[in-house]
Amino acid sequence: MGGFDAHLRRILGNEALEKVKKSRVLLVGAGGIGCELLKDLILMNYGEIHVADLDTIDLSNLNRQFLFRQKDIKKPKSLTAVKAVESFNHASKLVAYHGNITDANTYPLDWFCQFDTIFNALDNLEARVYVNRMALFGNIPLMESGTSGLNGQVRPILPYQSECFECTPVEAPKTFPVCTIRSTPSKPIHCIIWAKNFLFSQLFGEDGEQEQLSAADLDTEDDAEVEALLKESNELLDLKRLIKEAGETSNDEFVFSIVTKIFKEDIERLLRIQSLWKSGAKPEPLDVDSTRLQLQDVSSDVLANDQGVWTLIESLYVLVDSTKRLTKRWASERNIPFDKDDKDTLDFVVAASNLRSYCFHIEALSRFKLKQIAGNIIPAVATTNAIMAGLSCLQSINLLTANPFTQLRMAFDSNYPDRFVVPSSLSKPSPACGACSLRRGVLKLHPTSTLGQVHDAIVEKYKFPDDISIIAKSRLIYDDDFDDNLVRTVESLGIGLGTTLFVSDLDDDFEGIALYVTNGTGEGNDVECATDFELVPKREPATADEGVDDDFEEIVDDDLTVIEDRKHTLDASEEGTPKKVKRS
Ligand SMILES: Nc1ncnc2c1ncn2[C@@H]1O[C@H](COP(=O)(O)OP(=O)(O)OP(=O)(O)O)[C@@H](O)[C@H]1O
Ligand SMILES: [Zn+2]
Repeated sequence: MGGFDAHLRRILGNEALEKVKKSRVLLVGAGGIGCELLKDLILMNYGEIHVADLDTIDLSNLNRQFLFRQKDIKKPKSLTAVKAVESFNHASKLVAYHGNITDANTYPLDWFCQFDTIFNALDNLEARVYVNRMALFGNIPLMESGTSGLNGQVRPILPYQSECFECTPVEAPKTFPVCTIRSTPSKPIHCIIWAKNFLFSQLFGEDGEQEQLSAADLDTEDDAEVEALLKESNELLDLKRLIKEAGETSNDEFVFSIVTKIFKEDIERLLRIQSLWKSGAKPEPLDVDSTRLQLQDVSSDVLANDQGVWTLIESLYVLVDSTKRLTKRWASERNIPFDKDDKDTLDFVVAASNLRSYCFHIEALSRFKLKQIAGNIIPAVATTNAIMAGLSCLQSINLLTANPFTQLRMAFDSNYPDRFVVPSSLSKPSPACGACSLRRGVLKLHPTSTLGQVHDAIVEKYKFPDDISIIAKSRLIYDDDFDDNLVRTVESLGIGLGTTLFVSDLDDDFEGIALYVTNGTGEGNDVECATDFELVPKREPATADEGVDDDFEEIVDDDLTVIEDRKHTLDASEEGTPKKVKRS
């Protein structure tokens, strides 16, 4: 028996603890949040904890995935995590799976359905969406969590009762107008995007893949600016030719032709467009001749300087050096993608970005800092993972109460200095949600069942009007005017384990339904609709925001306020709306 029983009994009470001990839960992901969650779930005495992860352990995981050690590198995360907690003197039964959770053959819906609760500790959108759909099909509560640096959130999902993972749109990555990037940068990020997405890919990307800009792409009404930018692009194609011709030679001249065009002539051209510089400082073209003369004073040690900010001359030195390295490589590789861990590509982007920053009077950055931005690296913070995992686990207790919808709380990181997380009541599902506005269920069939049997079973079980349409794999396989398939077996129609059938009535009186196909268990060809629910009459077309209850809880719950200065409790009006950002 585990050693935590007495404490837990005092905290949770007899009834809740007994339920926890009987619960079988799935933990998806044994990374940063997953390791924390596994420990928490064990400390809570969950009866069975099944852990799935597709990955093996990397050196870079060790700083925060505390169940892993150096000797574990290259071993599967799930198996290693389960082994690591053996010494915890726990009572939970632990099962590990090394595999991809989205593999329907290995982990079909039936497999998901054995669990009382699913805990997500994932790092990507695709897997999160997949598990969300499985939770909807199986009507299984899902504790979704995610962190990004110091930000984090926990979102309990009660299928069809509360917002699902897909009810709120995922935040689109930040974008900038082309003219800001190309003509009037004002921040380091503008120069980094220019160096990485424009200059680098134009020069070292695949031949013929170069961006052909049209006036419409440029987001500016200024004719002179459009003309300048189009000319700049055409000339860049000429520079690409220089790189091709230079090939294996170590001649510096072609590099200075590139530098002169990009950091002198293009900027002089922009300066001639008066309208761009009415407000704000004018850029300064690079004095290539004089800076070139100073290059001899630069030591090659600069190439090893990761943390310091390179001077203008040092940046030019690294640009010349990395351009020569990349040009040599291009002769054989013919396409060099930017990779933050490829030193040649990183050096080029850091040097080019910083040189542009110097020309536009913008702060230059160290290679270390710039690598994080260019590589979209947000450092994972062990504490944030621990807090969010803890909240996810604590909140899961509310699933065992009589009315989880009112008891459960989401948790979001807060913008306030004296409070780390804020809670929020669950919102109702969005009627516009493509995932949960459809009722979802399980359809059990055999390869030899006919589509006619499927049709009859669905109409009978869900009391559909006779006129329905059935779509599988984006193909209409049945409707009133197209009944040829009724006599065919599902196997011959390509319907099998993991296929989703979308069913709707032709009069559009009811919301459509989605049925996940699993293998039938009974004798013969029987088709069984295994999930009970009633059809929902069609609602008025909804907007994306409709149904999302923004009336967040104004009072801070004790169990969610992890770091709170109680002497300075925020007034509800000060609190603002918790962020509803999904991370991928
Ligand atoms: N489809 C999937 N099936 C199973 N496990 C998955 C799937 N997708 C992602 N995972 C796992 O989810 C975990 C997420 O953990 P985490 O965010 O800490 O990522 P990481 O890869 O360990 O670290 P980082 O990305 O920060 O280097 C990873 O261990 C990853 O292997
Ligand atoms: Zn939804």
